[in-house]
Amino acid sequence: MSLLEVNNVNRVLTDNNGAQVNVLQNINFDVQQSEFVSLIGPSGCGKTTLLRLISGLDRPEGGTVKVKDELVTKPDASRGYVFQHGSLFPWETIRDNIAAGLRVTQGRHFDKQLVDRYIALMGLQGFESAFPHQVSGGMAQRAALARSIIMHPELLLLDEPMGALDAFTRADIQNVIYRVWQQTKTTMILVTHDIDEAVYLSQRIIVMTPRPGQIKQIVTNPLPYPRQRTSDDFLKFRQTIQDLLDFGSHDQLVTDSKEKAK
Ligand SMILES: Nc1ncnc2c1ncn2[C@@H]1O[C@H](COP(=O)(O)OP(=O)(O)OP(=O)(O)O)[C@@H](O)[C@H]1O
Repeated sequence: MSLLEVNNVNRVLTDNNGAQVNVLQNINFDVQQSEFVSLIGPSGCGKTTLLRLISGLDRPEGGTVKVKDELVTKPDASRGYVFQHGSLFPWETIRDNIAAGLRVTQGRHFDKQLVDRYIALMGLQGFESAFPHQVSGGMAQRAALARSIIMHPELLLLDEPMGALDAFTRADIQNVIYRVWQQTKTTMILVTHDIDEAVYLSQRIIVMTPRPGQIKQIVTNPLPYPRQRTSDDFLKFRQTIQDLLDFGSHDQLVTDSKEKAK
């Protein structure tokens, strides 16, 4: 049995002019336990919309999302969600942010040693008492990851967690995510615009196209871990994904120009 099953999912939303928009159309895929899968595609193809359906924040107009054969109907602590901007509580220290979920589930006597272990795992020693605005964007994202991972979610949903970071910090957080995935074997689904990131981390890449948001192709990554970003095989596979995305945008450009010509 797959951990996650997305079957014939459609999402219809109303735009500012009151028109119905098919944001997602006929989405089908499975994710296995401990798998790392990326969703990649141009802006507006519905990646975040899909992640929100998997988390249970929203419900699809058609089709089903199931985790362990159970219909997803609302958010659940077994599914962690990390946002682009981490969304740490600004009034709490890094330590308190990381412990936030544990305080809810375990109460005042939560496992403080576990918090220490995650502070160490994320390389945040020395910054435990700092507030989010006093640490770098990369450190804040490490803390946000720790806050989710410490709850041992069976599925971790990562919504462009590196999107707002500079290239150097991005690579650093990618390595943190890779290490955490290797050590915990948590199933992860990553939304990204970044082909290198998807190729570096994922076992399978779901390439999406916009208007309506659809799956163009699901590609298995043949590269063994750990991956070398500059190896010939890496660059070759990267090009495969690039070609799929370029083809999509070419289609889109042709459609756009036809629409303009009308
Ligand atoms: N609440 C909403 N009401 C109406 N339309 C929406 C709503 N939320 C999203 N959309 C539209 O749905 C489409 C998909 O949005 P979504 O944010 O899922 O795309 P995305 O692939 O994650 O984009 P990006 O990479 O820019 O974050 C977009 O065209 C967006 O304008």
